Amino acid sequence: MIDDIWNCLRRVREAAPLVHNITNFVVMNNTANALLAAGASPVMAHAPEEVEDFVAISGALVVNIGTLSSDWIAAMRLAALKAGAAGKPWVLDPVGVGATAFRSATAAVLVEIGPTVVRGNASEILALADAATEATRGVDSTVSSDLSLEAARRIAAVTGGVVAVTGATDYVTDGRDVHALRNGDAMMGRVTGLGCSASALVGAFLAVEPDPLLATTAALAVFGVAGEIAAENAPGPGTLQLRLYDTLYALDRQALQSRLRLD
Ligand SMILES: Nc1ncnc2c1ncn2[C@@H]1O[C@H](COP(=O)(O)OP(=O)(O)OP(=O)(O)O)[C@@H](O)[C@H]1O
Ligand SMILES: Cc1ncsc1CCO
Ligand SMILES: [Mg+2]
Repeated sequence: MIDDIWNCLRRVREAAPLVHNITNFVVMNNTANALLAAGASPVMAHAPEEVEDFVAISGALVVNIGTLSSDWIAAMRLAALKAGAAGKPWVLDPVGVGATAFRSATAAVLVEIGPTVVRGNASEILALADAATEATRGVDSTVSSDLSLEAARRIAAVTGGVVAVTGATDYVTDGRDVHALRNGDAMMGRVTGLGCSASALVGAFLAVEPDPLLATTAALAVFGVAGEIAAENAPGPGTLQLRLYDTLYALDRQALQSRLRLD
């Protein structure tokens, strides 16, 4: 598995795939920087007039509902439908789903289009599966990722794709197989948008690897290992965020192999 994961990262660095993001105002900059540091090529574009054209020339699409407004929903739908029609992989990050009826309704519409991968924190995955909507309080998770593995499986059964739940342990499932990743660091929760960056990296890896279970596992493995290296001796979240870019940029096979905790 380590060979497969390393090969995914190598191919991202070689191919520099264009990743089209319709994402939130909070994380546009740090998501673009994470993609660049990992070797991909980001574009942030949300005008309904151009999203289909961007999907057509991109290796993958990432749809993130973090700062939703009604104007953006049309663009998200158009882009997701175009990705489906063009056979391009796409990721849904259902930020804060369950917190408001507006977010839940929007996420449901997007899930129905059939994302290749859904990546959320435990509260979001539970809410999305309609298992425990009251567990969502905002955009940060209030429950552990372990509890939402069953919910992830149920979403995968609906989309026919892969679902990832991140937290202290990241789970990735296609509804049958489950990969558990135990890298990362608790301080990662103190930097905004690292979940959004993780989703964007999943997009980059999907652009070079057709198996979504492998692509998602590889992206989260790389992100978790890089985050844990970046957190080492970091005095706080600001340093972690900057070091994370440096670590994604410089990560080598030896560091990945020696640190990876994957079951
Ligand atoms: N307690 C923890 N221990 C180790 N790694 C963690 C922990 N919490 C989060 N992470 C890692 O941080 C990254 C972001 O995941 P998280 O679940 O915090 O996303 P999120 O809640 O969607 O974040 P955001 O909405 O701010 O983007 C993942 O790679 C995850 O593995
Ligand atoms: C803080 C925040 N609010 C809406 S989106 C976002 C970024 C983390 O998801
Ligand atoms: Mg999130």
